[in-house]
Amino acid sequence: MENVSDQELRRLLSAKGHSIGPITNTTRSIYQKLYTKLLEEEDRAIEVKLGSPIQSPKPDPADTPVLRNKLKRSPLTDDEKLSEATFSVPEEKKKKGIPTYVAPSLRRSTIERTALSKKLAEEAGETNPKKSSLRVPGVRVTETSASLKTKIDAAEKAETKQTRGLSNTNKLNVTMGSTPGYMRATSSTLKKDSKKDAGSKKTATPVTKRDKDYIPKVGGSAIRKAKDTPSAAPKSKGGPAASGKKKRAPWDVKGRLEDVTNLYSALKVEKEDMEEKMTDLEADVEQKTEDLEILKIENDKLKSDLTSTTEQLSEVNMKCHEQQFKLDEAVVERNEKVASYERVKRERDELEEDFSRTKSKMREAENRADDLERDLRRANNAREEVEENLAKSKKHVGELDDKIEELKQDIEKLNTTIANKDSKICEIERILEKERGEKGDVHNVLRRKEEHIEHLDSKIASLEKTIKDLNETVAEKNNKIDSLEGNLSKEQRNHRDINRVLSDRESQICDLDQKLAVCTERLLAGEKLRRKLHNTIQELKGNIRVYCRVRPFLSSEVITGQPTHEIPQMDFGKDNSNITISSLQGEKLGRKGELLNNSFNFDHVFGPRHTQEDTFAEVSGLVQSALDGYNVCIFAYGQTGSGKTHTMQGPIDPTSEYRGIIPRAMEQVFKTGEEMADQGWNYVFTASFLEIYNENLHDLISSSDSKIEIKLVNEKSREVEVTNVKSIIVQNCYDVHELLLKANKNRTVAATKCNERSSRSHSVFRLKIEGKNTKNGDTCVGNLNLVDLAGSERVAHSGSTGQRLKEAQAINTSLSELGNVMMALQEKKTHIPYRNSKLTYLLCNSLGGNSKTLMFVNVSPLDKHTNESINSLRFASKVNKVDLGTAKKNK
Ligand SMILES: Nc1ncnc2c1ncn2[C@@H]1O[C@H](COP(=O)(O)OP(=O)(O)OP(=O)(O)O)[C@@H](O)[C@H]1O
Repeated sequence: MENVSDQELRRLLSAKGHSIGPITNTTRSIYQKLYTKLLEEEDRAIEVKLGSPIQSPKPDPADTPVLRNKLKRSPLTDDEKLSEATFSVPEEKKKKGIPTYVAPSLRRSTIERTALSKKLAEEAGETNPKKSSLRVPGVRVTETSASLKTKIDAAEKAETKQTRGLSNTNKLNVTMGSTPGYMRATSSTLKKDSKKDAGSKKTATPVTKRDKDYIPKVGGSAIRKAKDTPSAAPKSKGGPAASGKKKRAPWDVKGRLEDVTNLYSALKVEKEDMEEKMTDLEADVEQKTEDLEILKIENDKLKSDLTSTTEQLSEVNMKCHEQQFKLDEAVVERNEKVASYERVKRERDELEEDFSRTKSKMREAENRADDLERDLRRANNAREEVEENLAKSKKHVGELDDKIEELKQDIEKLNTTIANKDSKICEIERILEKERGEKGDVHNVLRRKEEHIEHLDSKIASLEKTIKDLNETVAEKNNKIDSLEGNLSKEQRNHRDINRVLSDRESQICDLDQKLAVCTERLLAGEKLRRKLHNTIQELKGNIRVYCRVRPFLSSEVITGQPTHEIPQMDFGKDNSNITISSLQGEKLGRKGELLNNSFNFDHVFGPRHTQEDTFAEVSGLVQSALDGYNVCIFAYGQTGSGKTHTMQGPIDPTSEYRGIIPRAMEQVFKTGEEMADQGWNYVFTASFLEIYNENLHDLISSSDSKIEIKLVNEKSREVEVTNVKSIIVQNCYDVHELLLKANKNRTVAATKCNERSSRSHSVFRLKIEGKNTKNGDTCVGNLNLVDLAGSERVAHSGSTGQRLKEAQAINTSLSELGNVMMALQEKKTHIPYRNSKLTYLLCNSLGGNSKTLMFVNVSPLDKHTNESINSLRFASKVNKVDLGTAKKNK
């Protein structure tokens, strides 16, 4: 349907009786759907009627069910039916590109078919009357060649009889003019029928023709003429009565009788034909009724289709509304975006304005800077001017000095003049005295002279004052210049000193840097050497070491007054490497047993007096090894209550002097990490805490229920990965304290007869140490495993039953597997059964090969535990014999 143009779609739907509105993008698909649906229904109708499915689903828009139903009524031969099933594409449709199928006979309209059949019938009649029974597809031809033949034969017979009658005497006096009324009536009826049939599109039937040919068939010539020359048949129209060709003599009774007989037989044939026609008409009516039914059904279907299409249309309308709504929203959004764009633009403009303002301010500042520079230049010029003025002033002072000298000379001159004048005055006074009274004006002159002298005196005084002031100013300026010059030279001296000191310092720094580089190199080399030596010492001590630790009596275990540190049945050697434990052997009812001394040697034996600090001092070397990139495993083995947890963990309080190996080891790693930072080492410490209970792993620092599994990551290095376990990066002792508190809460503890809070599980504290040296690029990865094993006592002794018994069995199994691994390592077997228990599998890379292992065998001081203690010590001494080979550093 995609190829159908809008115009074509409109035309096709209109052909189906649908009036359609404007075709838009939205409505086009609906119209196309509607049209496709109509075509599908028509196909179905065709399939039903033809009784076989149509191969191609493409319908012909020109085809209609009504037309097909009409066509179906036509009796078809087998060949025609075959041709009906043949599909072809008409040329005009091919040109238009409309995909369709064509059933030509089905599509041919009734009119076309009738016209065709008429033509064929006429052709057949003209060329060969005997072929008038030729069947045209879809055309009902009522006369067959057999019936025509019968009629012709009958006519010939009648002619023969007529001829015979003519030779005989006229027995019957029948004239054509006296043809009975019914005969005439029949003849006229036939004529009417003939006319009617000729007007009808279905009336190319030989019935009319036959009527035309037979009714006038009174004489054999007429019949022969009809038979031999069919074109002559219309000439006999109207029959013998109308044509008046042959008139029998009134005496020709026989002839008349024959005519009547012929007429009778012709009427009989006609009657049969009429009956046949009637039957056809009835069938036609029936078919029409059926068509009407089908049309009604189709009408109903179309109505329902119309309803569904209307619904679809309303849905489409709804969708259109929705789309419109969305469009509106989009428009609003777009407007908002435009507004925001405008806002952003405005802001941008404002920013640009700000920017330009800032730029102009910058320019102003630059201008100001230029001004200041200019001012500075001016100031310098002014300074130079001042200096020049100063020089000028000095010069002026010199000039003034000269003037003062001149004035002094003038004064002296004036004084001499005054003296002269005085003498003159005296003379004049004498003269005046002489002439006093004579000349009064002389007094005035004198007074004026005196006034002039006074004036000159005041002038001299003011000049002297000015000179004095100028002298003072010059002196002041000179002082200032002197002090400034002094300061300047002082500053210059200082500057020179500072420069000297600075260059000294720089050369010193250079020297120090060189020395520092040498020192750092030496330090790194020394650190490497230290590690190597440390490792050598550790190797010399043995990569698997066993320490024995006997705890003191607890206050609840001693009888008042008894010392807690004295254990009668035990003896500790002087070199802290031996323990002898005496036990009674063969003691039975009524018979005293023998006292046997069981002596054991270990790498170190800690007695009841040894403190936690003493114990850790012997362990810290291994902790350092872990920091240096080795796998280290320290585990505590012993019966319940022997002091394993005390040794490994101790009280949770981080300040307690009884804190155990875990907190102390962590303190050491953090401290060393800080110290090593100076040498370029950066460490990351990642901790996890696991528990193995009844051969199941539990995370002690996470409440997650996810199943924890051990996976072997590297077969060669036996590196294992524990899935679904929480790892926390710890940076200080506070982090570790939090972690231990959490783990302590989660740890599975159960009361047994042996110990009030006996741990029935193994706990494994793991610390991964990753180090990287930023100075030389060295890296190292170490693992520190600190394991507190569950009680090793025999099940029978614990008196456990049920769940407790199961727990004890799981513990015993895992511990015996630990023993088996140790034994296999000792015997240097190719297969070490690490996987036999969760404990050995988890610790597989810390037991043997690339690892350093330390086992604490914890022993109870109680006499009643002697046998269990001896068992533990035996197991430990077996382990002590194991040679793990040389440990390798992880990089
Ligand atoms: N060296 C010691 N000095 C003083 N007290 C100790 C020493 N060793 C153990 N204790 C005390 O003995 C008791 C039992 O010790 P601990 O709980 O460590 O035994 P355990 O072997 O870990 O037992 P369990 O197998 O049930 O965990 C504790 O109260 C602990 O404080």
